[in-house]
Amino acid sequence: MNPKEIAAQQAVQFIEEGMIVGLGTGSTAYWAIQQIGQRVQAGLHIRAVASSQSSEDLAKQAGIPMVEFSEITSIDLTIDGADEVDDQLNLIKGGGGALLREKIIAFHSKRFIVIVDESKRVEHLGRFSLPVEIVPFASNLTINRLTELDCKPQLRLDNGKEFVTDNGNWIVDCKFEKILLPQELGAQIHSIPGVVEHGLFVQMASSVVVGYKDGSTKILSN
Ligand SMILES: O=C(CO)[C@H](O)[C@H](O)COP(=O)(O)O
Repeated sequence: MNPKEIAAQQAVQFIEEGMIVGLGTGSTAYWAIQQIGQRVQAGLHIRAVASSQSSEDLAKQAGIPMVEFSEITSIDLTIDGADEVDDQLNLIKGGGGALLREKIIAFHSKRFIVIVDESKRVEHLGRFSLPVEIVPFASNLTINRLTELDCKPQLRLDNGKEFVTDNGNWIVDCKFEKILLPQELGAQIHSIPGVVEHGLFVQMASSVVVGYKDGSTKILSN
């Protein structure tokens, strides 16, 4: 069985009747959405919010009832993937370009469960380039300032054109050597006007479900 699917299968067991559920984005979150859909078909009553247009489309196809953000005040449980997870359960997210909506949803969630396969575990964040969402206006100036933080920034392209997020912004993928102080780095990135959000999720995950190739899972909690 696919380790992403196994991790998702374990995480969806935490969903209870009546919950408002946050849906992540990406190839691991895909499995969670499919399995939540199956539980809904089997009689579970929940309502969901999605972190991207693509996940909302998948959720609707899976028969999951969606709710407007204007109708809720908090989210009971969110399940989402990640690009990297360190030993303190800090994350890099945004490989799929949905980091802003993902962070908003995670922030307002009572529980934020991250699902990954074993390849995402790292000692220190930074092997994966850190996605940073920026506004297109004066983007070269914003990108120059990111360079000053000792990273190699690369504007994300899609078929030769700027990749555009669901929010109409662009993504810069910033390659750092090693991210030893993610909280501090996040604050420095945030201080640059033009930056909308970055993909460092520091101390946000309630737990991480890791799926392994041998079919086992491990739950990591702080
Ligand atoms: O942050 C994300 C999207 O913005 C994803 O959760 C992250 O990129 C992991 O994706 P995948 O499960 O496909 O490896």
